[in-house]
Amino acid sequence: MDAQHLINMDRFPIFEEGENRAALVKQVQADLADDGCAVLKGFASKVGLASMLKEADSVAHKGHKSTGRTNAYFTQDDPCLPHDHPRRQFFDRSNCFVPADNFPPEGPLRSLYENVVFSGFVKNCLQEDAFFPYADPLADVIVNAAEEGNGFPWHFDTNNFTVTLALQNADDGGAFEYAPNVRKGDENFAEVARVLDGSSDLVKTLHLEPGDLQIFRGRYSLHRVTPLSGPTPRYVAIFSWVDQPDMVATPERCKQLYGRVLPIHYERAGLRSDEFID
Ligand SMILES: O=C(O)CCC(=O)C(=O)O
Ligand SMILES: [Fe+2]
Repeated sequence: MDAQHLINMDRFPIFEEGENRAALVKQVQADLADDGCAVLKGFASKVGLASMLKEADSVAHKGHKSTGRTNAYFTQDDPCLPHDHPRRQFFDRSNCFVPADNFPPEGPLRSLYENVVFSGFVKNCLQEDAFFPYADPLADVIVNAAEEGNGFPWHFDTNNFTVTLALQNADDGGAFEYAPNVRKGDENFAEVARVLDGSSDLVKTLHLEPGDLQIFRGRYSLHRVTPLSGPTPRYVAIFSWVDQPDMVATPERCKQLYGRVLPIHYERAGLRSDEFID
């Protein structure tokens, strides 16, 4: 299916240059400027949502289920730091990601990700000059296929810009909570510690519906997905872009999330332009 048909073009005329597209981009830019997150409700068309959900469902069994204790930075414990330092706060993580090499170019999810109009729209919204597809063959387009008991504790993303498309909600849970731009200037450990211990006033909550698109600066905003309950799995497609063309995830994070590490992850380890942890 053409990427155009995956999108609700009446409400989101991203393929037509003109006033309507410009107004839409302006609105999303304003939301992103406000708190690093924008939600485009009902972005997927009805047929688009159905075909992307079908694709997610057909490969959900390829998801890598992983559990562990993870800090917000996906790094190992550092006993030299005080025990209440954010880097030493570990939370139970239990999730299931379908790695990107399960989404072929002809499938709807990768068709959308690789569509130049769609990525151009995301780039315009983010107002970033340095904006590249994520070069990670396991992580550029993935599906978070989480089940009962799964959640994703507080963390920062490796990639700068994340776009998620909600495909199916669990029966309960699965709210998206975030502390907007908490480490925009520096690591801001004091506020990060408050988010982790539940005393921060910054945290916002989103309840996304299937078909909603979320554009998010996940490298700067601490975020989590609350634990799920009920028999229905929660499917969210996650599209990633970065500010550097060759960037991939660290071998450590890759192993945790996808259960595999490729040679490219070792070759390119440590290649990043910012100084943030992980
Ligand atoms: O499932 C989601 O809504 C987002 C999950 C997330 O934060 C991530 O995969 O980094
Ligand atoms: Fe994330």
